[in-house]
Amino acid sequence: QIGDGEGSEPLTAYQLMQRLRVEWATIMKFTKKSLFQSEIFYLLNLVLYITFFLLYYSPLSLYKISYCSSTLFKLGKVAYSHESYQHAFLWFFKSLQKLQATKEENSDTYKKLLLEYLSSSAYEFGHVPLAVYCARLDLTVYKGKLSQHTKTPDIFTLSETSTSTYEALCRGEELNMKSRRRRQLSCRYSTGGGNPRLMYAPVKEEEVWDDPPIMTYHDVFSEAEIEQLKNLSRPGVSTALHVWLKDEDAPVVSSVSQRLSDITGLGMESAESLQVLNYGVGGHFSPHYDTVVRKNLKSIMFPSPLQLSDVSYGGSTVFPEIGASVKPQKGSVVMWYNLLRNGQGDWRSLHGGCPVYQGSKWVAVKWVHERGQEFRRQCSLSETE
Ligand SMILES: O=C(O)CCC(=O)C(=O)O
Ligand SMILES: [Fe+2]
Repeated sequence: QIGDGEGSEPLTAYQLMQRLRVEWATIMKFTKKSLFQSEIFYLLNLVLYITFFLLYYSPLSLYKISYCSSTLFKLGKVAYSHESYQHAFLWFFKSLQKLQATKEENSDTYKKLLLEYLSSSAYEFGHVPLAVYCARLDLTVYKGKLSQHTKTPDIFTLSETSTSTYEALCRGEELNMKSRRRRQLSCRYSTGGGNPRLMYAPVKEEEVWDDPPIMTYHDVFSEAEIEQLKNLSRPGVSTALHVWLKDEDAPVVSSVSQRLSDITGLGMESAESLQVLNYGVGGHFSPHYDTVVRKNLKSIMFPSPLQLSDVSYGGSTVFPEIGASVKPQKGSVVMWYNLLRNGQGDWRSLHGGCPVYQGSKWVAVKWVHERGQEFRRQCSLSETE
């Protein structure tokens, strides 16, 4: 098992998968199940996914992991084969730096190959001068390409598309909110607007983002409750990656619904069952709109993922449109709205679950529909709110 616990460090998993791929023919002699093969490739892809984007930069130094030049080269080739040329270039560049630092003997052929890959990645990414520099080639080779590009992209800065904002947020890079605005964010003890169940045990409410509001409620669920939820979900998530728990399934599920209603002040009459998701190493949820993914467009009001585990690295929930990021914290609840008060979908609610780098991530999501909240969250006739 590569997803859980000790030894789930991605490089180990990656190498294991590489080995498996090389020795696949031998393995196939012993097994005739073709289904198994697709599962292995699925896992392989997940692991590669994190190794070539999430791991770039910060985690390497964070975990004091030192990859040797040839491993860095391999990671570059993975990115290259996925046509992710900018990432490929950065990996190859690291590999070259490492090679020069270690001054290995007989590294000339290797260095030449590395430079070819660097050149080719730069070329594919559209940075012709750098491609020429790396390959020390005649400019005429790239003439056609030169006329296509008026502006040379900065290959050392990952580009600014919405997926790369997601990636940057997942790498833990700070984005967007100015410190003055950040200082305005506050924490408080909340009684959910005078809810009798919270009067003597108010909940810790933290404002993560102001506009649109994203809230985290801390220490909402106990270890025991979390274990019960996981135990109820385990048989389901091992095959389907997610499972739905109904209030009637167990007392713990209905008390979770009750508490969510208490702290948010929203009614649960029209809410969906509790969805529990489990991600292993490399597991992630690409940026999406819940109102689109969940198909019944516009009726979903807010999701409130309960965090059922601490993930040692990775696994944050991030919002690429606004630059917000929330780390998973066991026992806490994160809440945001997918809809504006006027009932329209809020484009700022685009969000995704980052790849898990180490450990295993459990979340539970509760979708509350706008129907039934008429007296709890005021509607608006404005086009923009
Ligand atoms: O895993 C996460 O952090 C988010 C999950 C999510 O967005 C969803 O289930 O719709
Ligand atoms: Fe979602």
